[in-house]
Amino acid sequence: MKNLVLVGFMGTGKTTVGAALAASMGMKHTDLDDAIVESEGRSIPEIFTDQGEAYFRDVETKRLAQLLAAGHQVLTTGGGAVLRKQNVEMMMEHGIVITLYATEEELIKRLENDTGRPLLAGGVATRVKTLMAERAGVYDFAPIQVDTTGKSLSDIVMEITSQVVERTQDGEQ
Ligand SMILES: Nc1ncnc2c1ncn2[C@@H]1O[C@H](COP(=O)(O)OP(=O)(O)O)[C@@H](O)[C@H]1O
Ligand SMILES: O=C(O)C1=C[C@@H](OP(=O)(O)O)[C@@H](O)[C@H](O)C1
Ligand SMILES: [Mg+2]
Repeated sequence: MKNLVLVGFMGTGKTTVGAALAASMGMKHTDLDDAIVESEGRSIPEIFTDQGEAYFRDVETKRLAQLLAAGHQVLTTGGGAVLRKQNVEMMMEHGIVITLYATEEELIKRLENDTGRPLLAGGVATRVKTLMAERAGVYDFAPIQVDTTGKSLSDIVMEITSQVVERTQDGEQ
């Protein structure tokens, strides 16, 4: 089985769903942001403040390549990991990519009290709206697309699992 790679805008539930999906499929779960925090020894906001977004994106690409090469795991990415074409190509080559999405309203509700996402600093609702517009279409490349709005974790995991099984039976591995 290839890696299962979860992509999507901030707050769509990648990290939460990935852990539940991995547990239900008996696979290892690695979150790319967590792996970066561990190897850098600092939080995501600290990395952005100390060294800037460009530095974070370079580390993100390097760690993504290493984790994809390890294989057979559920890999949850950060919302900006698809912004580099090279990252998207690696994900498509080494994994089955699944996009999670949710309505703008739902994302604002989920993220309104968040302080761990530096790109939302200065006003969650405004930043979500601006970034969603800037990133329109960037998550559309994935063959599996799952709407998480108003759905429970177990329903989302079931929906992903059945779509992955369907694709695997169709000849993808
Ligand atoms: N299906 C869901 N319904 C309601 N809230 C959710 C759902 N999935 C995740 N959340 C909540 O949304 C927030 C962001 O989830 P997270 O897994 O960190 O998203 P991501 O990794 O995509 O940024 C968390 O507070 C999480 O508990
Ligand atoms: O969308 C983005 O650019 C980012 C999303 C975050 O991950 P989540 O999507 O898990 O919140 C994290 O990688 C960083 O704050 C940047
Ligand atoms: Mg996450």
